Amino acid sequence: MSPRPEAPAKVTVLGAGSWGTTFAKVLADAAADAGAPRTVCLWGRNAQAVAAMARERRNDRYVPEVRLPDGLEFSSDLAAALDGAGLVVAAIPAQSLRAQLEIAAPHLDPDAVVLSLAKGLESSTGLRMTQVIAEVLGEGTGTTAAHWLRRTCVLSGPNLAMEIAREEPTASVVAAQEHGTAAWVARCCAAPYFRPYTNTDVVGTEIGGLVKNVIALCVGICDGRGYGDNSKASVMTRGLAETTRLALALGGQLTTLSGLSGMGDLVATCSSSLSRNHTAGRLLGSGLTLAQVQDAMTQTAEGIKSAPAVLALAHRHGVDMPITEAVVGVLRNDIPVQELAPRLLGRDLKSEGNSA
Ligand SMILES: NC(=O)C1=CN([C@@H]2O[C@H](COP(=O)(O)OP(=O)(O)OC[C@H]3O[C@@H](n4cnc5c(N)ncnc54)[C@H](O)[C@@H]3O)[C@@H](O)[C@H]2O)C=CC1
Ligand SMILES: O=C(CO)COP(=O)(O)O
Repeated sequence: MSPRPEAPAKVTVLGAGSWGTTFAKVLADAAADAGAPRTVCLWGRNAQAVAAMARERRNDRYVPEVRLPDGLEFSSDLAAALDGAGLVVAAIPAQSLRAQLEIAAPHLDPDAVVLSLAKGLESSTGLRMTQVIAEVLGEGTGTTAAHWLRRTCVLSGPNLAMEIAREEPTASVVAAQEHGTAAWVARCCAAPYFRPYTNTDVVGTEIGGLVKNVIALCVGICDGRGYGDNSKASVMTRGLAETTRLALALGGQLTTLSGLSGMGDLVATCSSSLSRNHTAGRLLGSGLTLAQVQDAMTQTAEGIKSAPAVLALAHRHGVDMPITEAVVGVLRNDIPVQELAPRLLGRDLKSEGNSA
């Protein structure tokens, strides 16, 4: 990759939901803390909502009662928002990212670095978000997917947006093919309350972040059924085991899965009532149908759409993922929630150390 200047003069966040808005605040606070003369722009597709954010310096729909930094700019004009951006942050849900990036691509500087915040698999292709980004931008900017794979990073970790918006101390991981790129991005988002680590395991980092949403659905179902902490800890631990099997089969590293984007995110998401995936699971466990749960949710629970794609990916790589399989069964209405536990516990006994 060509050398980059010490810091980008402009960073643009695409997507003004809970995480996009919160991460834009992190970036603006990071720039202010570093004394960096950097423009941080938050782009949202809803012009009215963006105008209200700019006027009130709040995003009450997604991060209520949080004042957004004075340094943060807002835009609903995609071309203007991307003009001059050296770092572009994609905070759009997994199933919508491709379509939005196709529109954005002609406005992107081919030398920009892209940071993915989404935790999901594209259900139509089974691709991870960094793969989708590279594919779309390779075509849309007249370059190649390989060009963008070198420039595309992922940030993942125990990062419940609302806690970070309230400036509660949090760590995370930026992963990129090249360490220098991850470190460059980490410097842009290191704020007094937000500490990004780095690694070069893009696959492991993405798999940890997206599969934990499926495991959180299962832990939520346990909650909805009224099961206690033993059940939830059992699902989390065995959930991490199957997540790790998948990550390793795809070329990820064990240390990543025991780190912030693996165990860290799993613990946060499965333990928190702030988690949308945990909430969706709890509603399913309490007897609501999937359609009723989806009606009740006002924010994205990525695990619902990603779970079948995770299972298909696991099958393609010969990886056994019994918890994911059971969750998919519940989502497809093939397994009643009361059958989930007997089904998982009734499997053949095996050694805990047996990775198969
Ligand atoms: N909220 C959180 O605590 C965290 C979320 N994430 C991930 O971040 C991603 C985004 O999630 P959230 O911001 O939480 O979701 P959200 O449901 O709070 O907001 C989604 C936002 O994306 C926008 N959007 C949807 N489709 C769009 C499109 N085609 N073009 C432009 N904008 C579009 C919506 O208008 C909304 O502003 C997800 O993959 C999620 O797993 C990751 C870490 C933390
Ligand atoms: O990814 C998250 C925390 O790290 C957010 O989880 P939910 O999408 O379940 O709210």
